[in-house]
Amino acid sequence: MIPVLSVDQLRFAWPRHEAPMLDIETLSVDAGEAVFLHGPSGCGKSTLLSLMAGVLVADAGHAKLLGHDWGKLTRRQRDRTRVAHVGYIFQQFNLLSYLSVIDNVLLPCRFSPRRASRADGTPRAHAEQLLQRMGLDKALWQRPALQLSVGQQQRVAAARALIGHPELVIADEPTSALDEDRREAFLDTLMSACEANRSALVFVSHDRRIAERFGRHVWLPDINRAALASESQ
Ligand SMILES: Nc1ncnc2c1ncn2[C@@H]1O[C@H](COP(=O)(O)OP(=O)(O)OP(=O)(O)O)[C@@H](O)[C@H]1O
Repeated sequence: MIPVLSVDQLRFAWPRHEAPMLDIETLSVDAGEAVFLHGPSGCGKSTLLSLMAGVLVADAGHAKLLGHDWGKLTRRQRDRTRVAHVGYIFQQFNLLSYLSVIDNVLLPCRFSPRRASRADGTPRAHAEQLLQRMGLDKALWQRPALQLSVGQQQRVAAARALIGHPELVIADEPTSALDEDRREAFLDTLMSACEANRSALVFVSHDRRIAERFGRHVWLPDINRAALASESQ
């Protein structure tokens, strides 16, 4: 079976940086797997997530989604592939501030007929279901995203990532602004939605309490200090 995500001999350096930022021999994530990715600040976790989602392209080696090599696609093809198959909760959320909460959640279905066709019921019904499960009061749904608190925006970003059941869900420190109760409810919703749909989940966090909820842990070292990503099951 083709993994949802596979990384092979991947190297990446930011422009004007001589040494590679990332140098990963191999990493593969199957459908239904939930992976906790952790490592020291600045080691390249967010960079790796961007490579996994085709936002960035590797300098050498391969990052593949469902067997398709991101490096062989044009920027336009990458954008289309990402919206069709990947739900991405960015560290800075990347909500469109002038759009309403519900329209932000609906965006992947607007850009991808595939995401729209995979929604539970209509896209709007699925958006409403996810916002409810994320504990966002109905009174907020028509408000512009910029009027929400940081923790509320984080939950809108998660609902947008989950709508239309993408094969891969990427979450970059998605609970940093949530209190303990909200964090647990958020994780319950995110993980049960991924499990129910057999979406692969790659989750980055510095929070060790969250690590316990994941069956698979991948440690990304700072390669100035160590050579390769190691893994502890
Ligand atoms: N757009 C960019 N241009 C140049 N360098 C960048 C860019 N984005 C990140 N970097 C550099 O790449 C390195 C890794 O950054 P990245 O955000 O991937 O680390 P991280 O492990 O996610 O960090 P943290 O845990 O603090 O969020 C850092 O040294 C950072 O300065």
